[in-house]
Amino acid sequence: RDVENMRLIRSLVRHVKYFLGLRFDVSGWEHLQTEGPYVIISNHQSSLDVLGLMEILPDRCTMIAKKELIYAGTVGLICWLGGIVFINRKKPNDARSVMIDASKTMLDDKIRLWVFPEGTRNQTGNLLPFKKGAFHLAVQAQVPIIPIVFSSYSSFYLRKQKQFNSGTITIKILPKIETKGLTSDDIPSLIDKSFHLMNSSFLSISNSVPHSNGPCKH
Ligand SMILES: CCCCCCCC/C=C\CCCCCCCC(=O)SCCNC(=O)CCNC(=O)[C@H](O)C(C)(C)COP(=O)(O)OP(=O)(O)OC[C@H]1O[C@@H](n2cnc3c(N)ncnc32)[C@H](O)[C@@H]1OP(=O)(O)O
Ligand SMILES: CCCCCCCC/C=C\CCCCCCCC(=O)OC[C@@H](O)COP(=O)(O)O
Repeated sequence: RDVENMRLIRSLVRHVKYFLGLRFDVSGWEHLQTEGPYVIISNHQSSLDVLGLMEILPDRCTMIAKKELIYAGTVGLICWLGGIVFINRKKPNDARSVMIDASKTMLDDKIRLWVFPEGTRNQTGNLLPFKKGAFHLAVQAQVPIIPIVFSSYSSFYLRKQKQFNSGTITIKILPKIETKGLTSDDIPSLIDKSFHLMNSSFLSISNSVPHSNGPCKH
């Protein structure tokens, strides 16, 4: 169990896109060129996000995930080996203390953490209101937040209708948001700022997805 295992996991998972006929169009690489720990936040539409995540995953970066994933067979084992931090969403107090510990581990072990602040998968066409843990994490560790947005999958993947076509996913890495000097009082405005940046970016990249061979919702 070590964050370094993510290098191998990343290089293996990166091949899956070829089987699914998916392409990634990434912009903003330069925003990931930040030294030291940071918190990445991104929108969460489906387990397909794992492919986009592995496409751009920086070194020494692992994720916060729901603890149910540990029991998901091989996937659970891989997650455990990759040093994923598991939280129990049914016990928010426990989840919070795990994340408070993580803010220390991040600094001690120079680890970056990827959090899905919506807290659940969402394909409503807008981002869900953000949970607060990712922002507490960044403020407690005094590290920057890097927002990342994946364009809507709805043009090629409709879960309910069981439709899946090849398509291109646009990934936009946004400029980092500094948290140095911020305290817990600043969290509401930090969330507000991050949410609006990401939601507007999500809407703009989702409308301009260039290729899709499948049915179009919009
Ligand atoms: C061939 C195939 C091979 C396959 C191989 C596969 C390999 C795969 C490998 C790798 C893939 C990995 C992929 C992983 C993906 C996983 C994704 C997921 O699992 S998404 C679900 C879990 N994620 C979250 O839930 C987000 C984190 N959640 C939070 O941060 C929440 O905030 C949480 C749980 C900590 C608390 O949630 P609350 O529901 O209670 O709501 P709140 O409003 O956010 O917080 C309540 C109060 O607690 C305070 N609070 C929250 N966090 C705090 C903290 N850290 N410190 C102090 N106060 C805190 C807040 O300020 C708030 O209080 P006031 O309203 O402000 O008074
Ligand atoms: C036609 C099939 C399209 C799907 C293809 C999926 C291919 C993905 C390839 C490898 C990824 C497998 C790793 C799965 C990790 C899943 C993480 C995940 O998404 O957990 C759900 C959790 O975050 C939120 O849970 P809820 O939405 O609250 O419950």
